[in-house]
This record gives sequence, structure tokens and C-alpha cells, in this order.
Amino acid sequence: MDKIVVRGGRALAGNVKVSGAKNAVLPIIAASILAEEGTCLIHEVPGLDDVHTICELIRSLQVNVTYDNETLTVDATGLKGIEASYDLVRKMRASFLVMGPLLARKGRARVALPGGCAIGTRPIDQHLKGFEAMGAKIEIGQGFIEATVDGRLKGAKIYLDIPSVGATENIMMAAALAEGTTVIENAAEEPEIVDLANFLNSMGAKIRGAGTGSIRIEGVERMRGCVHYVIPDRIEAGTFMIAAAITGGDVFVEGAICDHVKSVSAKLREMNVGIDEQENGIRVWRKGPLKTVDVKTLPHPGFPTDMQSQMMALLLASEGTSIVTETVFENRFMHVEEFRRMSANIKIEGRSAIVEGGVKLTGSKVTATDLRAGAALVLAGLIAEGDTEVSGLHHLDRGYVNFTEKLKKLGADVERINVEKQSALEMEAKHQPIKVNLSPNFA
Ligand SMILES: CC(=O)N[C@H]1[C@@H](OP(=O)(O)OP(=O)(O)OC[C@H]2O[C@@H](n3ccc(=O)[nH]c3=O)[C@H](O)[C@@H]2O)O[C@H](CO)[C@@H](O)[C@@H]1O
Ligand SMILES: C=C(OP(=O)(O)O)C(=O)O
Repeated sequence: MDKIVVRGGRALAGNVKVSGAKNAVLPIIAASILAEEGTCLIHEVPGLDDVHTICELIRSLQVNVTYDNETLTVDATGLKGIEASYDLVRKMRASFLVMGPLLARKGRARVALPGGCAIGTRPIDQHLKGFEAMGAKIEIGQGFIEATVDGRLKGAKIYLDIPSVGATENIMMAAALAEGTTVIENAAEEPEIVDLANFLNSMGAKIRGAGTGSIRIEGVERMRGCVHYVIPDRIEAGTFMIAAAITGGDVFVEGAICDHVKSVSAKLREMNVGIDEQENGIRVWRKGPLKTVDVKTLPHPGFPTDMQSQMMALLLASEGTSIVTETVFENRFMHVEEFRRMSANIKIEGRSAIVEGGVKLTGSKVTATDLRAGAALVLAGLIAEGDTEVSGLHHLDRGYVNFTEKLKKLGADVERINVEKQSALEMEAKHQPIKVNLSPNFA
């Protein structure tokens, strides 16, 4: 087990490079199993735990996968299985994204029920509604969802009750190989949807409208391998933008796409943070005292829920009271309790958190309750008095590559420590034999 130890007080400065987007690469890897011929060469693949989990999953379906130097090669020509086990789905909900591609290519898919998680119940009714509209029969039992279809899926008009990212992706992947045209209305508009559509189109799919609320997919009979470069991670970019702002630093976030982080940049500007949008990244610096702002999470292009806890950390450093409202997930305030351990004053009222800024944070032992909470606690640690120890890093490792190293390079006093190794060393030091001085004077 590891923990991150942060000693607050340093302003971050320098250049940090953003890795490929977790939320883009996961559906892209799921989609790669649609290729009946050729291999997919996917570049800018971050070495995250979630990426390894989805690779393990498609390997269990007899797909050949190799990962080298941020490039993933997928050969799905020999795809055989149709099942995603409970162990893999439990580890990572995005495993559910293989359902659409399997159903489209094999006519059958059996995937363990994802269940709830730390941020909410996260149902999958919209995914299933889409598959059913395309002619699939859905059965749920023994902890699995089984979808089957006679022949090919049929194109359909699907209206999503919620612009769900996962449902839009799953339906888009299934529809790519369906017979006829599918239209997804009230589709999610996140940049990751556009990246997936671009990938599918390079594989031979015919998708238009990705990035808007209405996506039109003309089904094709076969798909093939292709070459693709994954977009930079806008949530990692936003996290480093906040790291610069919270510490009163000056950081160039290399690779950040300005359009993808528009809502974060807008809020930072309102808070008195300097934002200089450049072609290959964004420079972020603190202009003066941080002003308060209210924040409401919404589907893209609104403020992302995946940036809510990091933003809350920043608001703790502002001068006054702000209100953070979470509308995407019903239970994404678990980090509040951990911030309170650091002396933060935050009150929860329904779906809103009332955050009192300007209270000096104190370093303490805290636990990441989900992956973004892990990053947010480290951010708070950067301005706390004394040491902050963040555990529960299996969450953080799902979504951030070399987080500690990247912060260190910017000048943060931060260390990742293996707890077992550290206590073994401490024990060893305690039990060192007492050295006897055998110099001639004592002989
Ligand atoms: C791997 C990945 O890309 N994960 C992202 C994806 O998750 P994910 O795709 O799971 O998120 P969704 O957009 O589907 O969920 C948004 C809301 O819709 C609800 N819902 C969703 C599907 C459904 O069938 N029924 C239903 O009610 C969910 O419970 C949630 O309240 O988008 C979220 C919202 O931006 C992000 O926080 C996650 O980081
Ligand atoms: C909630 C997140 O991811 P996931 O949907 O994979 O749980 C996230 O990236 O913050």
C-alpha cells in the first residue's frame, strides 16, 4: 500500500505535459474489438490501471494486445469470448463498454452488472434501452446482463433521458455495425465522444454529429484496424491548472486543449487567475487574492463533475464563501469529510456544498474516496500547514499517470511512499545492534 506525503507551502512553476485521456482511451480500446481485419495502433495511451484493466478484459476475449511506450496494438481478428467477468467490471465500471461492440460483432454479450460506486448508483438503463431499440433481447440474472440479437442489430431512433456519456458511447459502437441508420438524440457532447467517433470513422464507420446532441450513425458491414492518437486528458489538465492557481504559482500545462477546458478556464478567470490560451497548451498563474465563485456541475460543455473536488480545494483558498452544486452524480461529496479533517469548513445542504474559504488548512491523514478526490486532497495538501498524508491511492492510479513525479517537477514537496517498505525500514533501524567502539583505547 502506498501513500502520498505532501508538505505545503511551495508555489509551483514550470512545464507539465498532459497524458492521453483516460475517458477517451477506455471506450476506444473497447471499440477496437469491432475490427474484423487489420490491427488498431493507438498512440498516446496513458499507462493507467484502468487501461491495464480494459486490456486484460479484451485479452480474455482472445484479442491480441501489446503495450509499448504509450502505444497500444490491438489485433481483434480472432475475437472469441462474449463475457466480461464480475472481477473486471467491479474493478472498473467502464468495462461495461464492451457490451455494445460485442453485441454488434458477435450477436451476444454477457457482462457482469456494474452496480453502484462511491459517487452514486450509476444505473445503465439508457445503455440497455438503446440496445433494445436496436432489436436486442436483454436478460438480467445471476449478476449478469445478457444481450442477444438474431442476425444484425437494426438502426433505430434513440432518445436518451439523460445525456449519458457511457450510453452514447455504447450505443454509438453497437450502431456502427448495425443494419440501417441510428440516430441518438440528447446524446452526450463530451470531447471524448468526438474522439471515439473519429476512431470509429477511421475504422470504417459512418458517424456524423458527434459533439452535438444529435448523432447519426449509418451502419456498415465490416470494420478494420486503423491508426489513432488519443486526445489529451482535459481532467488531468484542469487538475494541474488548479495546482498552479492554488499555490500561487505559474505553470504551463502543455497539451491542454483550450476548448476542452473552457468551463474550468472561465471559473479560474472569475477567481482572479491568469489564463493564457496558447496553441499547444495553457499558461496559468495567480494574479492576486482568489475571489469566490459558485460552481454547478453539468454535462459538457458545463463544468465537469470530474473537476468538482479539485475546484472545491481551490475554493478553500479563496476569500469568502462559495457554493458548489453537484447535479451529475447524487453522491459525489465524499471528499468533504476528508477536507474537514484538514480543518476545512464545508457544510452540505442537499446537492450543494457551502465552502468557506480563507480558513488555514492543516495537514493530516486523509483517504481518497474516489479518483478525483485523491487529486483534490493532494492539491489541498499543497497549501496546508504541515504534512498531509493521502492514502487510498488505488483510486488515483486509475486516472493519473506519474502524478507525484509531475508535481515534483513543478517544485512541489511531495513524495510517494510504500507503507510496508517504510515500516520495514523503521523496524530495521530500531533493531540495529548497538555499535561497540573497539578502538585501541578501549581494548
Ligand atoms: C469512463 C468515463 O468516461 N467516465 C466518465 C463518464 O462516466 P459515465 O459514462 O458512467 O457517466 P454518465 O454520463 O453515463 O452518467 C451521468 C449521469 O447519468 C446517470 N445515468 C447514466 C447512464 C444510464 O443508463 N442511466 C443513468 O441514469 C448516471 O447515474 C449519472 O448520474 O461520464 C461521467 C460524467 O461526465 C464522468 O464523471 C466519468 O468520469
Ligand atoms: C468518475 C470517473 O471515472 P469512472 O467513470 O471511470 O468511474 C472519473 O474519471 O472521475
